[in-house]
Amino acid sequence: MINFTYNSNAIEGNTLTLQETALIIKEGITIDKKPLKDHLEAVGNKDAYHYVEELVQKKVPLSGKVIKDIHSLVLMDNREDRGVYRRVPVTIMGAVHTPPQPYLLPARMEQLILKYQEMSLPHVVERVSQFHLGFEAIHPFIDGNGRTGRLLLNLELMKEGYPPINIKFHDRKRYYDCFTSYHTNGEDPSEMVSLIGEYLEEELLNYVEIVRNANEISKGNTKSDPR
Ligand SMILES: Nc1ncnc2c1ncn2[C@@H]1O[C@H](COP(=O)(O)OP(=O)(O)OP(=O)(O)O)[C@@H](O)[C@H]1O
Repeated sequence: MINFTYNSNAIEGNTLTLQETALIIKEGITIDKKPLKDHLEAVGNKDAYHYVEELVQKKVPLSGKVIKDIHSLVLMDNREDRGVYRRVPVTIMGAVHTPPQPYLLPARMEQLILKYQEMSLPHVVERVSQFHLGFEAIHPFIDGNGRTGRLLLNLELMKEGYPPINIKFHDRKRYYDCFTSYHTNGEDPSEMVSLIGEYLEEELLNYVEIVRNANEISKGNTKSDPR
């Protein structure tokens, strides 16, 4: 959760390091000379992550309410805009795509959710990739679309029994290129599918390694890495 919070917030310009994020979240310590906004974003993301875990446990289906509730926690530093669709047009910096006008948002979000629920694509990675691209294309909120979108991605992966993924700050150029590729290649999601698939594979291999080491330890073979 700390790693995810650090990376997801750093992608959006938060200046906290991984260690600073851990101090704020685990110890409740403030960091000298770092903006209050950065602290609130760390705490907001942590709260939203825990909420996502609750939704996973209860297997709550994706809905407009769930999306707004997650956004409301993410945007803890902005009372006015928390959990409400934007009332003004927005652009995405460096993007070829322009998100829809505000009056279209309720209908476009309803369509997105319905399309996702009825999607017949065989693998969850394909389904969540399509949803993530569609959600970010709509950009329903004035702020927090990137952070909320990555939490929704993990919500859906975890509900299907997969571990959450952690798109890294240092990989942000490739992540952004996936959106550009989608919008310039007739909404072809394959770049995003590859990115999310690779991240998921990395997480699954980590889990396999942990289980293997635990087995070794239980067999009394303490030479293995005791992680
Ligand atoms: N070309 C693109 N087309 C659509 N979405 C994109 C594109 N490039 C990036 N994105 C998505 O938009 C997010 C950033 O958009 P923006 O800077 O408007 O975010 P925001 O609404 O301020 O969200 P946050 O506060 O989480 O940064 C990225 O993290 C990514 O998910």
